[in-house]
Amino acid sequence: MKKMVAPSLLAADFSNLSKDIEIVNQSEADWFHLDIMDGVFVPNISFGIPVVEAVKKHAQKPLDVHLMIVQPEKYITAFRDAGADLLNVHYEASPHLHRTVQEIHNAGMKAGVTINPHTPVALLEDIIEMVDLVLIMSVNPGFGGQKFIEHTFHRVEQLRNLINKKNSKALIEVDGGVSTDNSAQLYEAGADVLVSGSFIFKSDDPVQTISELKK
Ligand SMILES: O=C(CO)[C@H](O)[C@H](O)COP(=O)(O)O
Repeated sequence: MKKMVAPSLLAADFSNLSKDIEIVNQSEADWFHLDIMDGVFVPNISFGIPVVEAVKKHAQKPLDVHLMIVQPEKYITAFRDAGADLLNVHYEASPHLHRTVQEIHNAGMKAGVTINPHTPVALLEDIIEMVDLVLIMSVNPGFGGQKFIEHTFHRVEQLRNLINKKNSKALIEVDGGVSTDNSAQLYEAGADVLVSGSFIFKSDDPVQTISELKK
């Protein structure tokens, strides 16, 4: 497994975002994770395209953008132009997922598919060879600072088995309630990338916390 970390800016200080971006730049983090919420697909609104553009100006690492929005296919080129390197769309919001993944690739980005905690991993069987990443939500999406759902370990193992069976190159990413209480077990179950927000940005030393999450 790769043991990558993608700090979620949802937990950053929005009144001083460039300071937290610099912390991630200086750390061992691999990507920036940006959570886009529309108040329809999830019961919360976060930030949108202008903030992604602003982050891109300062970020020295790839932008992993997680769209928690309805009709994500409408905004593929807009997020590409804003600076997304990897675009994650929800399985549950994408009735034409195969086409949407193709369009993300055609726009020049890596394509990720995200599944909510109740969505069976097996539903990815016919798309897994096409995608660059699967994001398993380990909380119900919409808010930072929630409790990690323990059943996630089993879901990561199921996904690892599916990826191996299909000879897919997809990375496994996990998001929600991630901390050093579960990071080692997640990597052991087969995760490649861990997203973490509150645990990093509410800690006394975020750079050190990021290093600890990679162990
Ligand atoms: O996608 C998200 C919420 O929908 C956040 O990225 C996720 O919850 C990370 O926050 P935390 O580490 O604080 O749980």
